[in-house]
Amino acid sequence: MKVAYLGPKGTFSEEAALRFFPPNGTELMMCDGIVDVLEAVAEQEADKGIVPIENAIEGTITMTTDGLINYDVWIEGEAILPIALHLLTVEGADIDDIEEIWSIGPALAQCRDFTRKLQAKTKHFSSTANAAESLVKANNKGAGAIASELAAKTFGLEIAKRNIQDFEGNSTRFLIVTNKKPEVPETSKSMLLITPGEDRPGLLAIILNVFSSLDINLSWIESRPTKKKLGTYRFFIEAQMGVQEVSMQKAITILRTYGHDVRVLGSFDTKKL
Ligand SMILES: O=C(O)C(=O)C[C@]1(C(=O)O)C=C[C@@H](O)C=C1
Repeated sequence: MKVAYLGPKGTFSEEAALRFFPPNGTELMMCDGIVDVLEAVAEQEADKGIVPIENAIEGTITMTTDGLINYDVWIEGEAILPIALHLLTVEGADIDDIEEIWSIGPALAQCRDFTRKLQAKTKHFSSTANAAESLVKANNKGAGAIASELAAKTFGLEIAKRNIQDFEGNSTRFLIVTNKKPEVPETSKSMLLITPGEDRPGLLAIILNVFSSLDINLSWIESRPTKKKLGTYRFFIEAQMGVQEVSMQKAITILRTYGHDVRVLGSFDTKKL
């Protein structure tokens, strides 16, 4: 089984993949970006993929939600990974001389207070480990990378300061996606993408009411712009009920009868890593 994830070596995505998938029979395939992971799965270059969807501090990882809209993949699992972000520097660097902090957007966002106190500028990279690798290549003593302990070891960087995220108890939720949809998944959660038919007062309230009237508990809701007209949205809705349940099927049917487009993105269980 080939599993695609965000590379290079030393990313949190790699850590999640290594902990989630059994070592035997798993071939890991590194991709340059989060969207490339979804593309690799959709185009059957990989059997499965693992992508971050939500962080406890920063919230939704929009590269992933937007990728889920564009690529036809099925969510078959969810895994929660504890996240500790460190400031990595090249040998001989002094933290007081750091003027730039390098990392991927969601990691930079998890350490905003730290970066502001340091009065450093930020520079975006495609992953935490890509920032760490670039720092080694540049041998830049005026910059630091926000990345994991695994990245520090992988690239031989020093940990100048540990646990620099703005809040303790940090974690990121990853989704496991596949291109083979199982027949009737027996699972405890599901995710839908709802594109409303026509805009009218109380539209979102009406949609949410369908779930509450069927006693379906929702655990996550995210709106993303349709990218067609300002102020128009699609909604990601995660329910604490698998799609195999009669109530979920009823909710989907009612929403479609109301004229909304409902795409079932997946049905899955949660695993703590
Ligand atoms: O850059 C990485 O190491 C990743 O795996 C991506 C990512 C993310 O985009 O959220 C995953 C977990 C952490 O929240 C920080 C970075």
